[in-house]
Amino acid sequence: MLDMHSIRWGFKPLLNQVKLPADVTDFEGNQLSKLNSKSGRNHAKARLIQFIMTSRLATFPFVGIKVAILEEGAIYMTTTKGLEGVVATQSAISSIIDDTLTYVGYDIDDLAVNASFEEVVYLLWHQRLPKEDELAELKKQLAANMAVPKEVLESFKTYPINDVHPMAALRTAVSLLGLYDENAEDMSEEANYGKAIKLQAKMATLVTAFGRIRKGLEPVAPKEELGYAANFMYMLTGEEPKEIAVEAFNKALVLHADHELNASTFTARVCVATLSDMYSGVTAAIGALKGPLHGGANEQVMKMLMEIGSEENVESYIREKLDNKVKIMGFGHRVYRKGDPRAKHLREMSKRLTELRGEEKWYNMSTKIEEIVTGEKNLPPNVDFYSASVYHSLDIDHDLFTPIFAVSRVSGWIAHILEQYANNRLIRPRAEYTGPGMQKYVSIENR
Ligand SMILES: CC(=O)SCCNC(=O)CCNC(=O)[C@H](O)C(C)(C)COP(=O)(O)OP(=O)(O)OC[C@H]1O[C@@H](n2cnc3c(N)ncnc32)[C@H](O)[C@@H]1OP(=O)(O)O
Ligand SMILES: O=C([O-])CC(=O)C(=O)O
Repeated sequence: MLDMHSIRWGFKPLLNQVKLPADVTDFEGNQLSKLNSKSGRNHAKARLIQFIMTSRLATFPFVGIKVAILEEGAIYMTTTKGLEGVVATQSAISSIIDDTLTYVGYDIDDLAVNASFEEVVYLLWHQRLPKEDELAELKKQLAANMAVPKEVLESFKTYPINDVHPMAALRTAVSLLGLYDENAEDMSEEANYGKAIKLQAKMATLVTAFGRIRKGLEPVAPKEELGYAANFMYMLTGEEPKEIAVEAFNKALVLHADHELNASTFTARVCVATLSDMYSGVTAAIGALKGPLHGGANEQVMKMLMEIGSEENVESYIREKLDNKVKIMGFGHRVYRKGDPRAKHLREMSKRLTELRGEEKWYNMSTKIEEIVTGEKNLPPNVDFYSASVYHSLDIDHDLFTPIFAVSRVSGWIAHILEQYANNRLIRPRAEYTGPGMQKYVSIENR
């Protein structure tokens, strides 16, 4: 039993070996390693060990942990604002170590250049690359499941379609999709894999159909012989895309597919850890991705580029924002310090596509912004920065940029949802109470 008594006495020799790191502090910033009494220090260590063991965190990094000593001997863990630095789960899907991103151990630089999006989907869901027949089967299943129930498409026409953001429409449509899946509540492995295929396939149709219906155009049915990236562009425009467009779009899908425990993936895991269904998990994740501090930033980057308008205006626009402490969208990251490894691939794609269209100004403005923000604030661009000029160059409506992020990231959400189901425990942290002390109820006439 993992009670404090057994940890303190049973692990006594261990306690002598454990060092309380300097950054384990109480709320006043006092280092617990400097607690006067040995018994106090041992108690702090025991609480740390108990916390680690009951959290099943094998490798909890003893950094940035704050603890509150709320009553004599009782130490409560808390963390930095926004859970920065907290390791909240274990996962074998993707990792960010020393600013290197890998999917199942494959460097993103390798995958961005070599992999198709479908291969990446398979990799994330099965933790290995597919063989030829397995890839062919996945492609077949995706193409066969792209059609969405007509009730869902018809429902778009009932939205205030010109006023709603496509991310809000997608959030509702995915939820609605669940109502038309007879296996939505079936939690068997087989049914969950079926839902994974359906969600991955139908998200592309939902986004492209919404993009067309709001312009008064009919949705375009997918072509079985096209891959996922090409089919998306075909369903959006009604024309088979050029090779360079497919290459760019496939690369963008690969780069956005998964990213460890980002906000939307965490949201999906929290949701399904209650043993809720996959449609609920993905709907919740879409809500989290929508915000401009996360996936919504790519649309905001394009808005900024349009506002700036030309290269000459970059310097004054950006400096004015920085002087007023306004965040520049597409820069900064919670985890990367030296830079987001995905950005260089999108930068290169942005250069090629803008040149091809004779619209180099978007790329030139972007590099100038990067120079200033990196120079002034030491903040490198993230995945959202150059994806904006890439999607713009592919003639995609700006408010579809974030839904496209979702079309790719649903592959990662699903991988994490399946991983959560496979080794589930309810995710339920604690809050440090900061409200008033005990109060007595006062009847309404006496308040
Ligand atoms: C796919 C993705 O989700 S990638 C991220 C997409 N989001 C964006 O691009 C939005 C812009 N960037 C940001 O808001 C942040 O950098 C985040 C949300 C990505 C990371 O946030 P956090 O780790 O919480 O950093 P936080 O917001 O606390 O910023 C730390 C400091 O850097 C500054 N900073 C961070 N990002 C930026 C930025 N883009 N522009 C200007 N200053 C910034 C903050 O103002 C803050 O400064 P201060 O300490 O002087 O107050
Ligand atoms: O990891 C994050 O916090 C955000 C991000 O870059 C992503 O989700 O791709």
